[in-house]
Amino acid sequence: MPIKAKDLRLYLVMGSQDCLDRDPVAVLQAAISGGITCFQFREKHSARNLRETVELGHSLRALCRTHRIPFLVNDRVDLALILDADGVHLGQDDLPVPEAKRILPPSCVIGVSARSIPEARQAQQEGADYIGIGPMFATTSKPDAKQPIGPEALAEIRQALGDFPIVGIGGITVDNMAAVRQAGADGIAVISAITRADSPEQAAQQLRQCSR
Ligand SMILES: Cc1ncc(COP(=O)(O)OP(=O)(O)O)c(N)n1
Ligand SMILES: Cc1nc(C(=O)O)sc1CCOP(=O)(O)O
Ligand SMILES: [Mg+2]
Repeated sequence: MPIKAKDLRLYLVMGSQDCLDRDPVAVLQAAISGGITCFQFREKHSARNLRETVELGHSLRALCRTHRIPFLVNDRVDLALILDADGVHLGQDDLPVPEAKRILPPSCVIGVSARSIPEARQAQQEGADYIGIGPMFATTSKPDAKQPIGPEALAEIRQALGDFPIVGIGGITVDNMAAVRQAGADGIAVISAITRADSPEQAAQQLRQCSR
């Protein structure tokens, strides 16, 4: 089923590396209670081996299924298939969209990272279901993140693409999210604003309230 703009309203991206010493399943449960609308399993640079990653993925996937939250997998199409994910998120250095489409079921959502109008147009033409644009602001969650491009770049991409699902990502907090929405994003994707909050549930609640 294609992803709707409203599913992108508050998109949590997370792996165990983002959860400090907390249980990722408990963090996701709290974020769901707080009102996230989409989840991406991004297990990256963590201490887990592949077997442990699959095990955690099954638990997170089950939670999302119970609460009818779209469950996407970062980077790995093989893991997405194993976990019966609703979709994958692919960056510019990951599997190209046409190759991913050859492997994935037609119902599988494909999100693509873009930081320029040509990248965004290519993703749209190749049949991506949404694009993630970032970093909006400086981020501490992705060591290899590029320079922030700000909501201004998102506004230009929005103008070029017209009505196409767009989410902003990178350094987004409750204090700066309004600029991202005003630039034309259908939603915001966050890691630390939820996973590093004292209360992930309250943080998600606050972000959700501010994204109406
Ligand atoms: C929603 C969303 N947008 C962008 C990204 C970044 O993807 P990518 O550029 O492939 O970087 P990694 O996440 O793989 O480090 C994302 N994951 N989600
Ligand atoms: C996973 C990711 N991708 C980015 C991009 O710019 O494509 S920024 C980023 C990290 C987002 O984490 P936080 O909300 O803690 O800043
Ligand atoms: Mg990637």
